Amino acid sequence: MIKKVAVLGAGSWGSILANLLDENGQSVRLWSYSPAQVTELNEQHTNQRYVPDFHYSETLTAYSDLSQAITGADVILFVVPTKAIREVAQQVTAVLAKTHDQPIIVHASKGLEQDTHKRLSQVLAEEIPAELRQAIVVLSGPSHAEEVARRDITLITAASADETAAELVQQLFMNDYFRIYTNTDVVGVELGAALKNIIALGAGALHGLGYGDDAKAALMTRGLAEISRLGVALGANPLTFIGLSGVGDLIVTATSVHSRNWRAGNELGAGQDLKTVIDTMGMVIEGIPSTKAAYELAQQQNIEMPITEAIYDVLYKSADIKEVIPQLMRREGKPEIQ
Ligand SMILES: NC(=O)C1=CN([C@@H]2O[C@H](COP(=O)(O)OP(=O)(O)OC[C@H]3O[C@@H](n4cnc5c(N)ncnc54)[C@H](OP(=O)(O)O)[C@@H]3O)[C@@H](O)[C@H]2O)C=CC1
Ligand SMILES: O=C(CO)COP(=O)(O)O
Repeated sequence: MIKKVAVLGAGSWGSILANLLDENGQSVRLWSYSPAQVTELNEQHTNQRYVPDFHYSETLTAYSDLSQAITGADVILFVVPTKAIREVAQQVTAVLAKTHDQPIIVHASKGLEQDTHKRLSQVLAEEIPAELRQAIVVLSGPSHAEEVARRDITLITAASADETAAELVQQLFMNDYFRIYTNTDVVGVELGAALKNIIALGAGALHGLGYGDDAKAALMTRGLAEISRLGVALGANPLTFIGLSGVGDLIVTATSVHSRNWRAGNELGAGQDLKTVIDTMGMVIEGIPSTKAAYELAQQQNIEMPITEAIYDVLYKSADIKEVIPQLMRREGKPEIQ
């Protein structure tokens, strides 16, 4: 089953997923809006800024023209940062309106849209009319480009209301080191993905501040409790949060040195200012905008999310990171399960 797949976004995750699909024998076109990056990928087969010292498959071809990249595609995989999803979807729709292709739309990004607080599949459904696409599938789970690049074992989830489409995406990606499970709970999978980044920022901050393993385990556990609380209020299946895209992704992002969110938190905890952390990371730190979206959603839904609120105060209200932790600890005692 060879499929034509267009991958949009040639940062670390998009380029490594494109490379994996190419190795799996799919016909892949990788799109980047940076012509210099396209030239580097096609001529050197490298992407030094995002995945240093990795040699990409020589059959993988990159494009800077979106129309060339997506025309005739069976599947279009979005892997641009959350803030760019709507804008890129609008560009895709303009092309599909001319070609009348009806691809399956997949995204592997992790976040919530600022202002609207929408999940990314909702944004894609709004921007790409139903007659120009088939199902929408979400790809999410504990996975760092750096580890997939070296063919380390990785397991993630393909979620869709359309089980046939999720199974097709599962087959496209599966190989000896990359295993995919399907799930029909799109809401839970997308919320697990977006919200775990906030807790990863907190886990990094604890590390930077010098706290130990007990504190990190506590943060992850109570973080999962508040992720689940908001998720269930928004219609997710609670069991999704103990799966790959829930606790699985929380564990990897809150403990891995590969995680941009963990690293950003660690630098903040060690005393670096937020602007410097963002400017020097050079890659997207999705947890920062997601903290604002989740905080506002929790307020709207009247859901208690004390950790998210504390991180919001540090990121958006200049609260002192050293003071928010004792404040969290001194909250009124309560039952563990409510
Ligand atoms: N990295 C990983 O291991 C994983 C990442 N993800 C998710 O995948 C998504 C992408 O992350 P990642 O690949 O790490 O991000 P990177 O920061 O590595 O790359 C993002 C890419 O998108 C490009 N981009 C930025 N804005 C636009 C735009 N408006 N239009 C088109 N392209 C744009 C960037 O270009 P430029 O830098 O030139 O602006 C860059 O090439 C995120 O939501 C992340 O949470 C999910 C799982 C694993
Ligand atoms: O989603 C990820 C791991 O599953 C990537 O996390 P970071 O964006 O923090 O690197």
